[in-house]
Amino acid sequence: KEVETQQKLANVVVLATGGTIAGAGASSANSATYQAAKVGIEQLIAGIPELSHLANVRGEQVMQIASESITNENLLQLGRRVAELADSKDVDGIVITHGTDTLEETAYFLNLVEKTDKPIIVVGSMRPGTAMSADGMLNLYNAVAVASSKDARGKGVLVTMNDEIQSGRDVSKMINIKTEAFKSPWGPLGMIVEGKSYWFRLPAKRHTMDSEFDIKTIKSLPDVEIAYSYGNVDGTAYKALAQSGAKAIIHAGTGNGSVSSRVVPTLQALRKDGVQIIRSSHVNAGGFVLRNAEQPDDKYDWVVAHDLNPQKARILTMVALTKTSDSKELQRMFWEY
Ligand SMILES: NC(=O)C[C@H](N)C(=O)O
Repeated sequence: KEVETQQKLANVVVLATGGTIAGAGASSANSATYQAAKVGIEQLIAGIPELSHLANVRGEQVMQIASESITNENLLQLGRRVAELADSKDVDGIVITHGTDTLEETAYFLNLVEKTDKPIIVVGSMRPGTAMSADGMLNLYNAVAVASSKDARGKGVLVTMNDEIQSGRDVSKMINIKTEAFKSPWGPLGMIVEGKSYWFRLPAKRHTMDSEFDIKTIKSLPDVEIAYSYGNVDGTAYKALAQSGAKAIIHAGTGNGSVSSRVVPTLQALRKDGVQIIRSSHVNAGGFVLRNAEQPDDKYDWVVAHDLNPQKARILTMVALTKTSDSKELQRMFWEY
């Protein structure tokens, strides 16, 4: 009988990368003071015996780091392992445990480069497992539930935090400390209650199977950097980033991705030198930057990030530059992905 149930259940692999979901603090009162990336994946899985009712789950420790320290090399390593597993007939779904600080970047990266319709779920937690009311256990349970469900196929990379199913493209860490940290300006796709998924909307942008990018053909990622804007800003940071080899600079602009009059000449000069300039916005709840609004992008040959925040704009620009160095092509990709 047990063998029969195992055969019917989906096979889910949990790839562990570290983060607070693998964190540990000195006491149960430590919800904010703790060390991330301490607990191994075997221990995390063993801590949730109910997972065995959802799927045949096995874990793999890909790395053990706090996500603020993730490098482009780490991204590629993870992306390649996900692709190998997605190609395997014995794997129905993939879960990635991840720190929350750069979770939105990794989720968007995988959404762009993984050629599969199998569910890929990225999950983290805001409190370490040692804390009172730790959120990691339920978030991981929900991730496995979604990864093992047929309904989740073909919906792009998903994120399960705080009972919600979010699109990996849209979602962002909007607040720290609180467990309702992950929000999308366009709303969640669904909810998970007691291991069952309830869907309400679908992603509209190109992803995974419909993407023109493929992790298998990406050898390395180019240097793309972000410069932050504020009152009294000048061009120093932009120039320094270009000098250190940035192929593109994401302007994390104020408001509509506006550019200070002190910075405009610097960005014009950098573009003439071949550096791509991407205008995005750092407003908190999600920006919306349109071409030739605030600045004459056509005239300066700049690109706008539209609704992508600066860190997501960096991910798309890196991936896009592996295919093209044409600013018009870059702009097309920003509308489509
Ligand atoms: N909540 C977390 O996971 C934060 C942690 N610094 C990380 O991103 O790894």
